[in-house]
Amino acid sequence: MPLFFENPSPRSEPIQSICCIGAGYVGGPTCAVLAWKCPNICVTIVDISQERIDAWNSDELPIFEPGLEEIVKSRRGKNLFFSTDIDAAIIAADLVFVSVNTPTKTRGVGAGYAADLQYVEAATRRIALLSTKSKIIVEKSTVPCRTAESMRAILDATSPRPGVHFDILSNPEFLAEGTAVQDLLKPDRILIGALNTKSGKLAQDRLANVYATWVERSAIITTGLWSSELTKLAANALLAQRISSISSLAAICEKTGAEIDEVARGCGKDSRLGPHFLKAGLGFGGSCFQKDIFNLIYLAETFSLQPVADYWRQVLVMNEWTKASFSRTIIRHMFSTVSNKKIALLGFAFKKDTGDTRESPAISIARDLLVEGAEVYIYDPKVSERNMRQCLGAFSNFHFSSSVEAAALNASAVVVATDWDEFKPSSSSGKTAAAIDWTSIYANMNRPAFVFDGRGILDTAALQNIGFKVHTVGRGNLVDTLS
Ligand SMILES: NC(=O)c1ccc[n+]([C@@H]2O[C@H](COP(=O)([O-])OP(=O)(O)OC[C@H]3O[C@@H](n4cnc5c(N)ncnc54)[C@H](O)[C@@H]3O)[C@@H](O)[C@H]2O)c1
Ligand SMILES: O=c1ccn([C@@H]2O[C@H](COP(=O)(O)OP(=O)(O)O[C@H]3O[C@H](CO)[C@@H](O)[C@H](O)[C@H]3O)[C@@H](O)[C@H]2O)c(=O)[nH]1
Repeated sequence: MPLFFENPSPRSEPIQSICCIGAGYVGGPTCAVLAWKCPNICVTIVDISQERIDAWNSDELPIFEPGLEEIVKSRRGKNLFFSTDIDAAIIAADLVFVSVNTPTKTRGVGAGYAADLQYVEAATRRIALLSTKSKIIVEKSTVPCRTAESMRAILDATSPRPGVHFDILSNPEFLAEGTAVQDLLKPDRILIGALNTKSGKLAQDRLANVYATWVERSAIITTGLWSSELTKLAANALLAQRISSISSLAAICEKTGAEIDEVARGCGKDSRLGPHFLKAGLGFGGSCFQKDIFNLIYLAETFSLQPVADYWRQVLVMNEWTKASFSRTIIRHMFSTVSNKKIALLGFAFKKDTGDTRESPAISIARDLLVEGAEVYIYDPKVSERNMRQCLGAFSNFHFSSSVEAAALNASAVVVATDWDEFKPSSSSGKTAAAIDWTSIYANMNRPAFVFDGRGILDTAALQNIGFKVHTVGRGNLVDTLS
């Protein structure tokens, strides 16, 4: 195991200048909120993508997050800057967040499982090459356990200037998309991992002081470097495991007449279990859960912990089965053929309040239906047709709709794939916006008119009263209706 040398000239003054490498879903919101809360710190978010930086500097931000636009616009040009001049931002910074993407490798050793660390390495090399003063380097990206060791080796081997020293911290991000701003303003915890050295502890304190501007000290947890790196993977694995658990129970509900929301409520009242993350649906999507579990599986296999790897793999197996099973249910109930039938797919984002479609369950559902020859019309309030086309690739024979009504006109079925509030009955959405007029939708659909509620957000009884044949995930109600 390589030795981690003490930084011989640690510094303790407050952080004044921050560079964030990576202007994505994490770098953008995280550092915009930081700039908003710390007006005395100059924050520059840099990226290699000119298109992304231009968007951050425009009226149309590259990502949709409730509350983010106001924050960005209030600080942009004051102490918050978006730039492609990566070198200048690195040189000026006291602290650098590395917030680049860490996707699953698609080729070579560990393909399909290991994290692709090429972007982390490129950013680290750039920091080493350009730094003219000592800096704190912060792993913000989700990385395999002991990545800081590789970063240390790269920094030590490539930094050309004597007297320039780096302290590496792990500060994983726990925000969820769609609630990023709230999560950042009031995080459950801030985790800062450091080496147990004098300079490591000093660096940890300096970053903690930045967060303490708006986060209670009791929520700022300091740990060792490796624990912090692993905690990020562990938290995501545990959350995803809970969704696979509820998906498996939903499948049993569909066969037995039990209702998954009632089961979840009954279980969630147990204070040892808690009520969160028990909503059954189409399994988990998003850029993180699957990737991070693959990462954990790879880590386990690297250490020959095969039962451990198999245990976590099953969480992913269950998730894939959940999506495929929902598609099969649609086809089975529509008399085992959807060929040439118009089907409205409501929602394409992986969850509500984001335009992000990475690993969205809607992609699998759309593909399954298109393969069967259905005429799929997709509507999503925040996802562009271009984005849908990129996601569906070869399956480009879908139709883009600009409203629920247009998607459902003359359709044989409506499928709800994302839990957008605008799809919910007005009483449960908590919004004043007009709810969907299902009576009018029904009047303009083929008979029998089916609704497949993949998110369990609709009023099943009300829809059945109108005349719809309804299948809600985790309920055996269509079987009851048809029998
Ligand atoms: N998306 C989330 O909600 C979320 C939450 C917590 C943690 N994370 C983790 O944070 C990391 C970033 O995720 P994301 O969703 O923001 O990814 P993203 O793809 O949206 O953004 C990453 C950005 O980094 C840029 N980049 C890559 N290499 C670069 C380089 N050398 N120099 C400058 N810019 C470079 C890319 O162009 C891209 O814009 C990942 O490790 C992810 O697992 C994501
Ligand atoms: O009860 C639930 C909760 C979530 N989901 C689904 O699970 C997926 C993930 O949802 P969520 O965790 O809310 O969003 P993410 O933005 O993927 O956030 C997760 O992944 C991030 C990236 O690592 C972490 O920072 C967050 O803490 C972690 O919640 C989505 O498809 C949701 O629809 C359910 O089906 N049922």
